[in-house]
Amino acid sequence: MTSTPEQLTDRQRLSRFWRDYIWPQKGKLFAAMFFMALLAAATAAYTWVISLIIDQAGQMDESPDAYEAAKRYALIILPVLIIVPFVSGLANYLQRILTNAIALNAVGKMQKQMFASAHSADYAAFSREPTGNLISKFTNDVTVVSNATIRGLGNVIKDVLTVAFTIGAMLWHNWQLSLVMTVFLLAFWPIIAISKKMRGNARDVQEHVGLITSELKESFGGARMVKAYGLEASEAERLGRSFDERIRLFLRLVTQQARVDPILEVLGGMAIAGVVVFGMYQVNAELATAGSIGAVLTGLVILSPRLRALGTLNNVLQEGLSSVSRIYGVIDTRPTIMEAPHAKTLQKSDGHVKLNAVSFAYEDGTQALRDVSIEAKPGQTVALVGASGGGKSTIINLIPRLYEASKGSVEIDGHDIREVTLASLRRNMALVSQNVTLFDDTVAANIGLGDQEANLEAIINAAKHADAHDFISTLPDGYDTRLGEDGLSLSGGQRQRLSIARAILRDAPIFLLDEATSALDAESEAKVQAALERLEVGRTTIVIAHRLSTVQKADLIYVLENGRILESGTHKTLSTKKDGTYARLLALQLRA
Ligand SMILES: Nc1ncnc2c1ncn2[C@@H]1O[C@H](COP(=O)(O)OP(=O)(O)OP(=O)(O)O)[C@@H](O)[C@H]1O
Repeated sequence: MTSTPEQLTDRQRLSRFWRDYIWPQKGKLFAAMFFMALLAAATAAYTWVISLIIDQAGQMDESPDAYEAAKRYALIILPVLIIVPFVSGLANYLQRILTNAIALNAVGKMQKQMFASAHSADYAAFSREPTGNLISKFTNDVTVVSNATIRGLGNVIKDVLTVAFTIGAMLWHNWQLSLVMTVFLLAFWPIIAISKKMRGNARDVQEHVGLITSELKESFGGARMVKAYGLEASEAERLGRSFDERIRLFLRLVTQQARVDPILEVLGGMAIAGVVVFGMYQVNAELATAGSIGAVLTGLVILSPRLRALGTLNNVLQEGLSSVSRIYGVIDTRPTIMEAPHAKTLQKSDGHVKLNAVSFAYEDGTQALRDVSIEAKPGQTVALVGASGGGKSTIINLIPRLYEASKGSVEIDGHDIREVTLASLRRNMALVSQNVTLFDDTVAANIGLGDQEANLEAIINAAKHADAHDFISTLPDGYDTRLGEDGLSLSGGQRQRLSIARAILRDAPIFLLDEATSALDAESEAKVQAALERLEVGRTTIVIAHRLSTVQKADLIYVLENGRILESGTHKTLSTKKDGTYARLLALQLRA
């Protein structure tokens, strides 16, 4: 239903990420690079600070006047000790803000593109992927990408420069001694080997986070069922298993990460020991000053964390790239239900709906409709009835082109719906479903979704027609009352009436109704029914009717089973038909 993007290699993904999200911020990037270079130079300058401190201290012994010597020492050392940390601190502060801004802007842009793509994707995409998984891409994956960007920019520019400047400084101070420290570089190899192993494990951790998000969403979303069926303990056990799995995956990753430090420490210790022994020899043989030994040791201390970070950089980038790839998966998803290149605008429809020999199969191959032909003339009420799984909801989804018929056609006023724009097609319809969707916004805003240009007066008018005005008036802030997530504080009937008000406000000529099966009390049901009848006046209505009592007034009834139309007619003709399915269903419901 929706085309998925082709697989990119790591290098292609990285260059695309760079081109789309980092390079457009080149101003910030160059500024960050400048401050990183300054920071690297200031850090390498510490080798001079240490060498100066040691060598000056050595010379002090030769001066007879201790006070004069201390003053001279202070005059030389203090300005250096103030300037170097100041430059380093300021450069660090600015580069950090800039790299964070670059990373945040990059993922902000990704989130916006992902959201736009996710919503323009085919409706089928939402039933294919658990919502929690999708949400996790907006929260967890973008955080991973943001951290990897900050780390990547910092390591690749700042740390590489710092390493280069520091090695240069060390060679300048004492090149023979600096060569001894090459032992230290050997530490790279085992770290790289470990990094490779960590990569796969990091991916497992990421994927598991998506799974947990899905499970949590499902569990909290179904809180009512969980409580009603006393499933708290089994839910706790189910989620508990996921949390335990997370611990196992994380521990496996951390165990590998933890190997890096001891290896570095041992190799670092060896390098320092080598420097000290060789340095002592140089000083004794008067081949070098004590200050230059201090400078090389300082260089080692500076290099150690940077080299380590560079050694594990690959991991972080891999982790980031695997998240980038999941994000691209959403961004690059192209809907297959698209407008024809010269799609016309469907003007206000007369409400003539026709399905011509429509067949439809879901992605998993379930054949939901076979050769279904249905007609609703302007202003008629057409009811779809039949056993569960017969294909009623599928028909309702085909009319606004949420799904595309695989055979046959759907027509509105004689226009094939594939030939008109999606926006104009859907503008001609209002959908009231048994699952009322309410957003965490005011009552007025929730009704206003029916027509985003409507003013408050029109909204109140719609609410009055839907018999919702009275209960809205008793809410603490009336139409300005916030409903909270999914409007859970309202009763089933009240929620239904808000969704009817929304449909009334839409004032669309075609009304698609998936009648509520959830039991409302008699009074509530009567109100909802009356509101629906008012809504149906002057519109073509296609209703999925679960209770046959509500379809008696329909102009035409279609009885569906296993994706086929078994019979059609009015209540009167069908109920008297001998051995008819409708007559049988009617008898069953009357008996219940
Ligand atoms: N997203 C989907 N993916 C795969 N199969 C689906 C999907 N939605 C529905 N089906 C299948 O398609 C067939 C028709 O389903 P549909 O929901 O249209 O029936 P229905 O008559 O509306 O049923 P009900 O009265 O229970 O709502 C069923 O076999 C159902 O299992």
